Amino acid sequence: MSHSWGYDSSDGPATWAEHYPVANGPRQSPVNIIPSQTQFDSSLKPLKLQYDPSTSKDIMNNGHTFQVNFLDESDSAILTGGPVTGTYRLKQFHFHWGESDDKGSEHTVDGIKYPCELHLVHWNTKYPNFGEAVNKPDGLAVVGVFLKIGSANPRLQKVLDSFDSIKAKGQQTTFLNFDPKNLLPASLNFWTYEGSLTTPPLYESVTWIVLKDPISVSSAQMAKFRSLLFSSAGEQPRCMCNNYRPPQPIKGRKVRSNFK
Ligand SMILES: CCCCCCc1ccc(S(N)(=O)=O)cc1
Ligand SMILES: [Zn+2]
Repeated sequence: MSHSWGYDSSDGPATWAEHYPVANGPRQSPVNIIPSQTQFDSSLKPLKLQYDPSTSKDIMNNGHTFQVNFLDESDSAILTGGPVTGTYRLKQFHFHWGESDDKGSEHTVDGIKYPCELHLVHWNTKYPNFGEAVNKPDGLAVVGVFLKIGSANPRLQKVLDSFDSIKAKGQQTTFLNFDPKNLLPASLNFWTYEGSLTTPPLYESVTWIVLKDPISVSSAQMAKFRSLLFSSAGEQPRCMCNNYRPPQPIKGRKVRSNFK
């Protein structure tokens, strides 16, 4: 039975090493990205994201975040190029956010926190399935997208409209024909480094691909994220927010960019 963890002082990031000692490992995520210390790598290929929108399945509240799950039995929503070799299949996307607009992202840039960060989770098809890939050093590729406060983002609307049906932990509902490409900024300029899952079990299995440009979200839309609950129906309601791990030590790792 996997140990229960959360984001409070009693079960949050500062306590995770007790049950998940890899929390103090050599390639933990997230990290603070310092652009002046990143290295342009001309050998990095353009990032290719090919998402067939018909592969979205459902949206669920898993008690830590909400996520949209995809059919991953075929190469219909894939990531190729960028820093990876081979083909990675989209499994799910989810978000991390704060209780206020001044924090919430996991990665930071020159110490700057964004109010929210989107993660598109892909697994390496050299392995038979996500469960086999999730703990391998080249098992996952996660695309991180920052959300910045600005005008309301109409492309988030379908996600926000589903929140009433997934307010509490364990609730899920059908979520068809959603194209995650619509959640990407115009530019696919990225930073990349070798890291980990940012939640337990914190496996060091992620090639991180963090997009430089944010997408917009309004303050009112962020307030809707905070209407979700960590708690199950019938329990004392606990606001789902501050579900982010702070930056971890870089431990000598190089962060590369595909742009100057
Ligand atoms: C044995 C099952 C492990 C499921 C791990 C699921 C997971 C996927 C992505 C991320 S994140 N925030 O690094 O993108 C965290 C956790
Ligand atoms: Zn995440």
